[in-house]
Amino acid sequence: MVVQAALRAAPAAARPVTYVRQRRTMVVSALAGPAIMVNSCTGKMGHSTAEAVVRAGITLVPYSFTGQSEAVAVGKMGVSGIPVELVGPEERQAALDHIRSKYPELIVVDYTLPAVLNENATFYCENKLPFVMGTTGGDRDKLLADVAASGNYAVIAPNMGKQIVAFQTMMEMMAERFPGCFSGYTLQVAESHQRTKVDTSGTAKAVVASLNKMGLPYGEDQIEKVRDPAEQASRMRVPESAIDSGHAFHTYTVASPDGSVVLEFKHNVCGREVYAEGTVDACLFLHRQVQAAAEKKLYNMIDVLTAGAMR
Ligand SMILES: NC(=O)C1=CN([C@@H]2O[C@H](COP(=O)(O)OP(=O)(O)OC[C@H]3O[C@@H](n4cnc5c(N)ncnc54)[C@H](OP(=O)(O)O)[C@@H]3O)[C@@H](O)[C@H]2O)C=CC1
Ligand SMILES: O=C(O)C1=N[C@H](C(=O)O)C[C@H](O)C1
Repeated sequence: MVVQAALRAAPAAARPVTYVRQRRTMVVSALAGPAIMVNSCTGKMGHSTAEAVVRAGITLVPYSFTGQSEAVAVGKMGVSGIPVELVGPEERQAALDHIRSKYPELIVVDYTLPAVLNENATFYCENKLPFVMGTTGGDRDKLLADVAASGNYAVIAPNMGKQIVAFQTMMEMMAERFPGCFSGYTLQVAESHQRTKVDTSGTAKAVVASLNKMGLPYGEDQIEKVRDPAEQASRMRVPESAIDSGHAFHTYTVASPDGSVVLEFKHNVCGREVYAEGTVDACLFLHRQVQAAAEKKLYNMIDVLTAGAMR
């Protein structure tokens, strides 16, 4: 991130070799096997996922689409010692054509922002690019409809962490097995994340949907978003080291009308690694589905977990 900030601050003439110049001189020879491109490596999740790709010994595509629009190529950043070229929106189509010729079994990961995920998904679908969408928020109904209409392969989930996905699955199974089991009870949900998180947690929304089926009427807009660092430390007990660098502390409290019965479901995560590792699993799963020309094309992380595809 520091590298990128320095590059961004540099005048255009001083920036590293542009993508276009590289494309003209590069000798292209296609690589077999999965290759993963992470958009955007400049973000917290993107960077952590790119590192997980390298750790897993999978080819990391040395390009990453970013949101910066002021230049054709906006610089380079290092991921585990690999220089990754940052490509701005205007050049991404040309860049993709080049990248695909070199990495025909390309899988794309999207960890960007709620405001751009629908547009990014459209771009991936138009290009028939299999993708794993970890970005939360945006218009979820449109996202699912667009992917389904395109016939493109994708894994879309608000949470890629295996253990949290297992918890989500358990809540959904409970809802199916015991619909209305909490009728008459009340629900309170608090989720705490680093203050840069703009949307309400997608994971909390998914769990609330299951709790709704258990007889707890509760709107997504009632979910309490805790973003104040002081409150995160004092009330939510988030360790200092995770307050800004990334955390997800969720508490769902279910209570009987007189308060004599209280159930508390809690999942607390510090850091990004658990999601990054799960994202790599999702990519490998999706790659297998594409290679097998699977009939089903749209998946979530419960599908990945159910397939036994998480390491
Ligand atoms: N599914 C899961 O398991 C998890 C999901 N998330 C979700 O992932 C998303 C990202 O989170 P996080 O990494 O913390 O956020 P960050 O703010 O750290 O990163 C977002 C990145 O998106 C980039 N960006 C903005 N616009 C575009 C664009 N048009 N194309 C490509 N890149 C773009 C920004 O780069 P720049 O400004 O340089 O352009 C920035 O680096 C959030 O929605 C979050 O909720 C987070 C954790 C786990
Ligand atoms: O932005 C985050 O940090 C996270 N986002 C996801 C969400 O919105 O649920 C997953 C996890 O909570 C971390």
